[in-house]
Amino acid sequence: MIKARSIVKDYNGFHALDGASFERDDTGIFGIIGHNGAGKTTLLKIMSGLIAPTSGELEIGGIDVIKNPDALKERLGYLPEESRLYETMNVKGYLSFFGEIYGLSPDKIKERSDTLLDRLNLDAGNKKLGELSKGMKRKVAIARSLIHDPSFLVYDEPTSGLDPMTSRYISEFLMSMKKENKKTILLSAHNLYQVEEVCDQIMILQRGRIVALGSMDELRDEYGSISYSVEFMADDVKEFEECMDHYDRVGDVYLGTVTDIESLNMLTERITSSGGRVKKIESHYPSLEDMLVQIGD
Ligand SMILES: Nc1ncnc2c1ncn2[C@@H]1O[C@H](COP(=O)(O)OP(=O)(O)OP(=O)(O)O)[C@@H](O)[C@H]1O
Repeated sequence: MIKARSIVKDYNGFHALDGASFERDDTGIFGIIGHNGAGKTTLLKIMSGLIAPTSGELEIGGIDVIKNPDALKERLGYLPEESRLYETMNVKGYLSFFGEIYGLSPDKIKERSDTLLDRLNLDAGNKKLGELSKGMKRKVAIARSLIHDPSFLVYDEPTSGLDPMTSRYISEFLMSMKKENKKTILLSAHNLYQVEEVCDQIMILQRGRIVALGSMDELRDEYGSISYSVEFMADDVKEFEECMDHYDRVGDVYLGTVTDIESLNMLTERITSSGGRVKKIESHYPSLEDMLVQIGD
């Protein structure tokens, strides 16, 4: 269970977090989104025990993270927004170095490194970290965060700046870890499509405050409304234009939008009764991007 109560973080009087309170089961993938400067990194660092809040209470899996941040370390895999890797080390040397810090035996380090590099599809040979591509470096940082097999992962922008293929690979990797290893994953991302796809729960932060929290379905219920687009042909659109929120014409075809099912039924009935023809109806669910735009910054 994650329990956060009235978390405030001030930087010289500026509220980076302004009383964040929430409770969640510590299972699944939990995404934190919000505009630049909303407080995502600050919240992730507090939840990792890396910085202390100015005030508030935080308990993760029975650990009081504020009073006893060190108790979380063994269970925590933290991926910062930008990881500084030791440029002159090779991948295996780097993972061994961190494995030793966590007190793993050489055999265990080898087993964990081999598994992780295989799962992440990362074969860097003997290249030095400074010679790797951005995507490979991100995978190394992810492997490092997992070397001690932690159960609680905090990932700040795991796929930022990566190409779509590598991002997709990492998304799938996160989903498989959740499923197979029952890990709890907390992540922040600007890639809203990725958040929609992988996260079970989503928090929207706005200027240090939580403005929404729930599953994608719950957020849609609260912030979005479904809309329907109707592609049709008709001789005289004036007869039913009041049924639509708006419409456009492209050649012989009209594209009308309505936002409730009654209007949709009325529109299709009037199109057909006036001799027109409905070609296609599509429903559109609001995306996280639509919601963020609606919430504003
Ligand atoms: N060490 C610091 N000293 C002063 N202000 C800080 C510090 N760290 C963060 N802030 C401020 O706190 C606010 C929240 O920053 P934070 O990095 O948590 O936002 P974010 O949502 O992660 O942003 P981004 O999406 O751009 O990474 C910002 O206004 C930032 O300037």
